[in-house]
Amino acid sequence: MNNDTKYNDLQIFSTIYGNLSSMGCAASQETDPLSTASRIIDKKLQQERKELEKETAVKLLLLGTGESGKSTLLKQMKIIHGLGFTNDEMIMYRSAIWLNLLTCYQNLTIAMDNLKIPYGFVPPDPKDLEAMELPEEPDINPPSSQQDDSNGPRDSSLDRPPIIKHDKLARYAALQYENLGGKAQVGEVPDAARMMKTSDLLVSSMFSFSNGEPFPADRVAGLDAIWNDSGIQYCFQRAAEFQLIESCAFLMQHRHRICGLGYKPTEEDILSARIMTTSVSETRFRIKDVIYRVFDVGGQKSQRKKWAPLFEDVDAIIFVVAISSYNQVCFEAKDTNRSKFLILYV
Ligand SMILES: Nc1nc2c(ncn2[C@@H]2O[C@H](COP(=O)(O)OP(=O)(O)OP(=O)(O)O)[C@@H](O)[C@H]2O)c(=O)[nH]1
Ligand SMILES: [Mg+2]
Repeated sequence: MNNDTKYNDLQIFSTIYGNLSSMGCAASQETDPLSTASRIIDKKLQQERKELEKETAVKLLLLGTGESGKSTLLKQMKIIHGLGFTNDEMIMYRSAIWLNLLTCYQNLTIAMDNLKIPYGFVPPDPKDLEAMELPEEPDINPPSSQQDDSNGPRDSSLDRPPIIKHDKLARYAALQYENLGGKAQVGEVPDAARMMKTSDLLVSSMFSFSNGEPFPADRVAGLDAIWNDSGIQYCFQRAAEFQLIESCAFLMQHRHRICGLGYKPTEEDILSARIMTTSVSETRFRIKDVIYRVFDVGGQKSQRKKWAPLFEDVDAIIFVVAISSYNQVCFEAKDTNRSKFLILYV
């Protein structure tokens, strides 16, 4: 038996097709092909069931909040236990990586305005900053607007976003931004930023990449201009204040390779790719005599109702937590701390 014992529709179809051909079954013959196919499927399922009964099968659930790393853990299991990635998966991850990269730039440039950081912003010397007199900033926390759909005990302090007050450096940056008329500086970087903000370009880029065209040179130059900007770098340091994927820095560092002609994702690239899970998947591994049935689920609030049926006959649960989420807010509820789920329920 293969390591991955799960039969997909294509495998079942080709098995049936192969068996029908070898048995000489054709539409013109007396045997009804549909009932033959049904018998073959039943036999196959019976065989599978028998094999599973003979061996120890462990049902393992991967649970945790959105972007905590469940699917990344599953990818690591696939790499470690030699299942690897199919060609279709490689193509899917390549597109995801391109999209992740462009989305990082887009989110960073949008955050520049939201956090009031001018392009080219250089943090002053800490001593100089200490000596400055800056106006106090009102509490920037929005009121808790979203009702939690969970039934757990409420702790109102956890409803607050993690940032209570901007530090002096953030207020200094905002002052600089206001001094520029509430707009980013003129020049090459904002132009590049404007270009990257246009979602039409983002989408059109995706199509041309899928067709095998190289990443346009002006787009790569735009990416360089943005990532090398000191204001963007300061914005990146404040990534907990907006939504930015965890692997942003890795993707940025490797942007020229990723945007290069004939790009093929490495295992490390695939581990860095972020695709939100919206359906339950089962992957089977054999480690020595034990078969592991690993179930990966979506961790966003909207996905959690799909968890309940999976608890039947479960042997083990791995609850995945991202250490970096301690000061981040949920993707789906911008005023809820990402660790809140963990604090209340684990
Ligand atoms: N820097 C860093 N990034 C990590 C690590 N583990 C995971 N990531 C990244 O964190 C993100 C985790 O995303 P997923 O694995 O898709 O998270 P998930 O829990 O499956 O999320 P949902 O499918 O939305 O429930 C990916 O972008 C990973 O590349 C790590 O150890 N270090
Ligand atoms: Mg996932």
